[in-house]
Amino acid sequence: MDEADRPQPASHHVLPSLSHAAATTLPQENQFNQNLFLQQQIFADKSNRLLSLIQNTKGLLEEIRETNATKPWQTYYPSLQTPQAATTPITPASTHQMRRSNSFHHEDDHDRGFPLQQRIQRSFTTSSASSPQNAHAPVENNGIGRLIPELNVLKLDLKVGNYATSNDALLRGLERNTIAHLLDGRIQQSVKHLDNLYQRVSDKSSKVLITGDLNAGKSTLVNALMQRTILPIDQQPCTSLFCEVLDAQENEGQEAVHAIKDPSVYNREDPNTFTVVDMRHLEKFMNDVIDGYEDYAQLKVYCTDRRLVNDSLLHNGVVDIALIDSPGLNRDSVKTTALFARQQEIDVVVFVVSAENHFTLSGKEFLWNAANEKTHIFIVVNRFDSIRDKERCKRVILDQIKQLSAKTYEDADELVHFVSAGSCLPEIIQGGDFPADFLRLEECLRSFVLEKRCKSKLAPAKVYLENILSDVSVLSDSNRQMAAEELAKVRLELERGEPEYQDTLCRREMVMEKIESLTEETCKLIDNMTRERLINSVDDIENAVSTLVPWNGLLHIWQYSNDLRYVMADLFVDRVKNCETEAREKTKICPDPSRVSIGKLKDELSLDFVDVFEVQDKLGVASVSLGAVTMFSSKALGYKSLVHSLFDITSTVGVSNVRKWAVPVVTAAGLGLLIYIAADMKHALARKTARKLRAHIREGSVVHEEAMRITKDCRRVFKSNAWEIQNRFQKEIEAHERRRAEQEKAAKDGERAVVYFGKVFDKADELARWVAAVEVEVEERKVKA
Ligand SMILES: Nc1nc2c(ncn2[C@@H]2O[C@H](COP(=O)(O)OP(=O)(O)OP(=O)(O)O)[C@@H](O)[C@H]2O)c(=O)[nH]1
Repeated sequence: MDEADRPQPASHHVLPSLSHAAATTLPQENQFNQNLFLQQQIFADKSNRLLSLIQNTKGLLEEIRETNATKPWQTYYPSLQTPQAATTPITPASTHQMRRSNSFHHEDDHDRGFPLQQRIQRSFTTSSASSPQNAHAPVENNGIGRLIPELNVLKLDLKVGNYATSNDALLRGLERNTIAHLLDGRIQQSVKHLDNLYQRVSDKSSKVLITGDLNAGKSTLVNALMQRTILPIDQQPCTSLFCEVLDAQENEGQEAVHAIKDPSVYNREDPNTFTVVDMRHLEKFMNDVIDGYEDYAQLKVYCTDRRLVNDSLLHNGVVDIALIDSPGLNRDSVKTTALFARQQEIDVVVFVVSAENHFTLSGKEFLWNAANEKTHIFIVVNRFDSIRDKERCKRVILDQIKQLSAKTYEDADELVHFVSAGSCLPEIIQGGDFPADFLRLEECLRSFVLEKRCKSKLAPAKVYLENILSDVSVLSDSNRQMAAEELAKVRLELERGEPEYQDTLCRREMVMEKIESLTEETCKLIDNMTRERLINSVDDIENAVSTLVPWNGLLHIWQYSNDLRYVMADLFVDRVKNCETEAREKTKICPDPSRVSIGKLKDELSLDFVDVFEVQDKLGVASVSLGAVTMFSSKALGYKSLVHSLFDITSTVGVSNVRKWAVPVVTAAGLGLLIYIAADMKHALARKTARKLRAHIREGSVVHEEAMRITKDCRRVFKSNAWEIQNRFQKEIEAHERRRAEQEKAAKDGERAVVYFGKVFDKADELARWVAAVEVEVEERKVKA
């Protein structure tokens, strides 16, 4: 990063003005003050850099939240547990150990110089192997074959006192968007916390929180440090609200106690925001609060410390310090929660533990919570006078500290003190010498708060920034990898889907063409078959009728003729049906009813008398039959035929001869004709009817219509089948196209996500480098023994 690109502090972050305490001592131009002034300058520079980094980190988190809410890619929360780890019940100790072992601020100092990317890489490859502590869970498999460091600040902790079910198992039971929502909540909290850190780093005073279990001796310690009895001390729980002890200089030199109901609106110059309490009646006031007669949240106790700046903690000449005595941790859950919340504005934690009771569960929980930003805790093991086996007590307590705060344990010489504050109260000392262990405690605390002010004031902000930026890197890196994997998967699916899609299109074209040609072929076949069969059916029909229609003699000729017509028509309709059956077998059609009906066809085949007696075609003298024929019936002999016969006979024989031989000839001819008629009538009628049928079939439209009807039905069936097949193809193609559109969208989202998370990762990495460059460790100064 160029110098110009380096995160710049907001314009109002000018060099913080010197503290009230420093300002009042500067005029004495001695070496001590010059050093202090120099320290202030360095501190101001580091503060400004951290303030700028806090703002930039906050901006990054807000951008992630915004993206999470608007972009299609919801931030994925990496799963942390291997199946094996998931089955192991998680205890608070192991959770804590896991978290601490994964935090970058617990890495070797050697690691601090590396950018996040390398540090993550290092944690993937080395940490689990190098440290037995880390072997448990420095990184975990997220179930997709990738190792991911555990989150610190953004970790979603769903456990509510039930350690049998692991947090990860609980997380796995949630929907992805529910997790994204929870994560958004964590990021939001983190943004708020950054605001608090910002306030804290901007604030030129330092706040020292004195906390610990009930009756551990917190108030006693404050009084001993102040060498004044300011706060009430009792075996009964007596501190029920936060008591902030400040230098009276901050209240224009006036000693006073301000009882505050709403600390957020407190203004020392506005009496409406507090109630003044007489310092002598503080104990009674505190009891009233405990008994519920008064409802206050905080006390500000301004008091004068007449000791020299070199000895006094409050009146130290470097920084304005507030000692905050707090209610006992195990007093009640509401107060405990409030205490945790206040940690955000606390620079130094002095944890008072009773040598008799060691660390209780609430004390341990407090320290686990504090570990997110406070690596070093000042621990006062009080009431040491009541312990007989002092060495064993030290060993046990130091062992506990080792588990709870590794960094504190490392500096135990300076940070852990075994004292009896109760024997250092002014009324006990009465002007005598203070015990050496308490003097050393005072010296170390002064050193911790003042000389290591950079560390105590800025380190929490730096540690928090490191943790949150590490979390952002882990999140963005795992999301980038997830997005890249999903993108590759989608691209592969798209690539694989394309030939399948093209194949479906080709298959559709081929099948539809095939159906088309099959339809045409089959229809043509059926059409030809129908026409041919119907046209050729007449011969069969003519042959068939001779056996089907009985001849009952001439007297029943009309009945015979009718039967002939009926049977022929019936046979023809049968032939049509045969054609239908064949077509059905070929196409599974169910044709419309045939328009050829027996009745109608029968009428078409009706014969008149001339049709019946086709003798003139056979004989040239057929007209001789006229007389005989007339015998049969007047119905059989029409007027036209009669005249026709007479004319034929007269013209052939001549009028004179007719009289001579007419009778015998006519008789003989008549007889002959009758015999002939009798013999051939049956066949003549059949032939004639068949001829009519043939003429009807050939000249009429019946065959054409039937063939058309049957093929039309065939075509309809084919079309309906073809439509169904096409429909199936269409559905398949549409499903393909829908899938492809979704995949294309997923690919675009994936591409955007890869770029976006890459940018977030780079930005977090860059910010982390700048955070690492803010050196908050001050040179170690050997405290005099
Ligand atoms: N033996 C012994 N008793 C002590 C010592 N310090 C404090 N005590 C006693 O412990 C009791 C509690 O002391 P406090 O200072 O009120 O303890 P605290 O932690 O402020 O208590 P709360 O504010 O109620 O949580 C008092 O009776 C003190 O006299 C010590 O060093 N040795």
